[in-house]
Amino acid sequence: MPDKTPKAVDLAVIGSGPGGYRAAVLGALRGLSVVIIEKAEWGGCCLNRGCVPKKAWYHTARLVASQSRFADRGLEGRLSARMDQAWIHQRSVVERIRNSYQDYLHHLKVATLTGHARFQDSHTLVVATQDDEHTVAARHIIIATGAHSHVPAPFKAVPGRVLTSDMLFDAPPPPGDRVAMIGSGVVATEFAFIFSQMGKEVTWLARSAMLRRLNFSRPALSALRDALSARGVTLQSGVTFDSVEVHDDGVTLGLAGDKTVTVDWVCLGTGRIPHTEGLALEAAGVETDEAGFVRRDGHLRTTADTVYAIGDVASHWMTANHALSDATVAIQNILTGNTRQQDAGQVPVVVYSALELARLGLDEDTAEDAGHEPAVGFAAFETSPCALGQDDTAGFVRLIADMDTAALLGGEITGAQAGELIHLLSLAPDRETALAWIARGRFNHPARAEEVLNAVETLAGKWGLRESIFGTGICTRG
Ligand SMILES: Cc1cc2nc3c(=O)[nH]c(=O)nc-3n(C[C@H](O)[C@H](O)[C@H](O)COP(=O)(O)OP(=O)(O)OC[C@H]3O[C@@H](n4cnc5c(N)ncnc54)[C@H](O)[C@@H]3O)c2cc1C
Ligand SMILES: NC(=O)c1ccc[n+]([C@@H]2O[C@H](COP(=O)([O-])OP(=O)(O)OC[C@H]3O[C@@H](n4cnc5c(N)ncnc54)[C@H](O)[C@@H]3O)[C@@H](O)[C@H]2O)c1
Repeated sequence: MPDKTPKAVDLAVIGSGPGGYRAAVLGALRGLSVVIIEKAEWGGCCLNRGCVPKKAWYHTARLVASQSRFADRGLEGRLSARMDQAWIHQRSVVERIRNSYQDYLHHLKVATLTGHARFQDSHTLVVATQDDEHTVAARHIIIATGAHSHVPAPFKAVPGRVLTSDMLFDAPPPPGDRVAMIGSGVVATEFAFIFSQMGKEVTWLARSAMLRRLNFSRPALSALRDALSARGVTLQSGVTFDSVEVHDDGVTLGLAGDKTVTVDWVCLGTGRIPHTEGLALEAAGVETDEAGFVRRDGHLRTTADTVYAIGDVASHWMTANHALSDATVAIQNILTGNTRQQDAGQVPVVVYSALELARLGLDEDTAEDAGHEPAVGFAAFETSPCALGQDDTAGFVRLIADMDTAALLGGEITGAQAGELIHLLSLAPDRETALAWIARGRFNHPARAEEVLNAVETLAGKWGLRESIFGTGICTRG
């Protein structure tokens, strides 16, 4: 064991993705002695093969896409992106962030150990490093081991030809512009757009409809479909894959009905599987469910009292946002004896594609199912002074409130910067007072965020929620 690694700690964290990293940082900031163990690249999926490099590419894709509005503004010239250079660029971004993460852990005196962790019992981990095996005892252990790509038959991962999203970032992109994007979840919806703006000819094929799992409203999905098709990107859903033949010139996909599609390479966005291999969970009494996720209660505690599970390994949401929020909840519960329940539905979900879609909480249907009478507040960016000045007026804000209590039940924001604007909803002090909190807020003008305020005001005006939102001081004319 490296000299600085203690043999006994308050908290041991397995995995250094957003969940594990955040748990280690928060634990240390709040006075716990912490060790964090990572078997591969520090930073996990999110930093090395997920959110961070994807967001760098997404920005490039947005820049390229924005040129459709150049002429009206008197801008001249043509932008095109080179994917090989974009790959080098994301690498440098990732490396910079990885270094800063590691520096911060050292600054906080978090012990770091590179190796594969497994349970000996519910208080003890055995860590196999490159040269040795070490035992670490901990009062509490957090499992944050993430997930890995799912490759369904008849696909097989083949470097340079049939790539999972992990492989996309592990080696420079393969040559060839004809790309088949497989799947209709978040990965496929984001990369179909990104590839299209990087000069690829994208054939997008999937079994099911776009983003079926994520409860976005019909208007949001329809706005995204319109934005994608304006870029020439269309999903062919209802596709069954019979065969995949890799040959010298590319890949031929055999589809049901004797159809074939030949491309230079294929990218799979076909889901992720929780990563528990080699952890020896049974030695600690930690159970998994039928889908392989670690079982946990509302406090994020596993079936072993001293062990918590956070992020992709335990949550079907599988977003960094959920992993980060889980870390906050787990650390709070470790320090206070399980006082905080996780409410995963209130964590924002964001899709970065031809349009950004962001949402949290309940939609109208789930609100009704939960016994609420939902009221909808709406504002569109088409009249936003900021959006008009940016020539980027697609999208809207939709807020779902409870007619009786004016509590904010959920919200959806579609359009440029939706992933930033959703913070106005997720940061509100509580659901009950969120609308009044926004109505009292101080806004910059002109800004896209003003449309959130406008949506709150439509709830006040149209649905008779004036008093709950504005408080006293309402003038009632007879
Ligand atoms: C292409 C792509 C784009 C994405 N974009 C976004 C986005 O924009 N926004 C968003 O919110 N989410 C995004 N996600 C999802 C996000 O990356 C994950 O939800 C997030 O990384 C999960 O974090 P985690 O901490 O649970 O696990 P991970 O980030 O997967 O980290 C787990 C770590 O544990 C380590 N580990 C596993 N087993 C052991 C062991 N036995 N011993 C030691 N270490 C171990 C692994 O090596 C890994 O480093 C994206 C995912 C993909 C694939
Ligand atoms: N912005 C974000 O927050 C973000 C971005 C990317 C990924 N992620 C997360 O990463 C995880 C993985 O994303 P994803 O899009 O790969 O998964 P997903 O579960 O969202 O979608 C999986 C897709 O694969 C298809 N599929 C599964 N098995 C198949 C089979 N046998 N044949 C044909 N198609 C099949 C499904 O129909 C679906 O379209 C998700 O949980 C997602 O939340 C989040």
